[in-house]
Amino acid sequence: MILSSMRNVVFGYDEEPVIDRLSLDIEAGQFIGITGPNGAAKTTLLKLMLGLLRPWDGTVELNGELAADGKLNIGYVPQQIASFNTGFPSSVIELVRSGCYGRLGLFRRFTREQDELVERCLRQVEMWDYRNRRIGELSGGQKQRICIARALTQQPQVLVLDEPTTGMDAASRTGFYKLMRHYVNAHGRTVIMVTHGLEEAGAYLDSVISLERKEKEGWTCLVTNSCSAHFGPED
Ligand SMILES: Nc1ncnc2c1ncn2[C@@H]1O[C@H](COP(=O)(O)OP(=O)(O)OP(=O)(O)O)[C@@H](O)[C@H]1O
Repeated sequence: MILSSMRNVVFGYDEEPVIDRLSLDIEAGQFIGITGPNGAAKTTLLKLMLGLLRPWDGTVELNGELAADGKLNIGYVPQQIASFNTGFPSSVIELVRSGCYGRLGLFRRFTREQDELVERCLRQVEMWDYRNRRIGELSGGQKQRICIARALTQQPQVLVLDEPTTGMDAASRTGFYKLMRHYVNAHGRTVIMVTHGLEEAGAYLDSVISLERKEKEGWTCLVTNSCSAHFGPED
């Protein structure tokens, strides 16, 4: 099943486009990497896919609907979100519970179902045993897992992570990729991750979208495995 489909998408922030006539299909139920050097428009591509940016031209569809209509439930963990300082005044479980606030009723009480959901999300990222720790006491990798647990409380169909392993050591990065692989396999959900570390992450991914610069031709986009994409007008 195609989850996201971009056709002839053009987008820029100023006068020049940073994405120029990109067409791309993404399959549901996969662990997908987006890679490329700094400034290759990886984050921009993510935001277009999510409907957070509107293309100048072309179309972006999610689950067969225009992305800007916002019908798909997406968990988005932006870049550097896990950089809480050591004095961050919250415990792990409080932060993850705050992901449910939008769903609380008039009296803002947690139901047993919500408590169970929070526990499930913390277990999914293997952080349940840390639930009473202060956020500031955690390592970078642990903070990232907590941010993901918080996003999972929305039970998203798609989890989108922008450079989630920044600041993690090699063992934590591998542990993180395994965890996400298991999440995709066990729940049939889609995870899209911007990463610089393809040599490490590649073994865990189903598909890779590589944004690369070609001499004279500007940016180009290569997609390996089951995704397909190209720059340039549709045939
Ligand atoms: N809000 C903005 N306003 C103006 N230009 C922007 C904005 N955001 C990004 N850009 C420019 O668009 C281009 C693509 O940026 P983007 O952040 O998508 O790249 P990236 O591949 O995610 O980079 P990085 O790996 O450094 O995070 C860059 O040239 C960047 O300077």
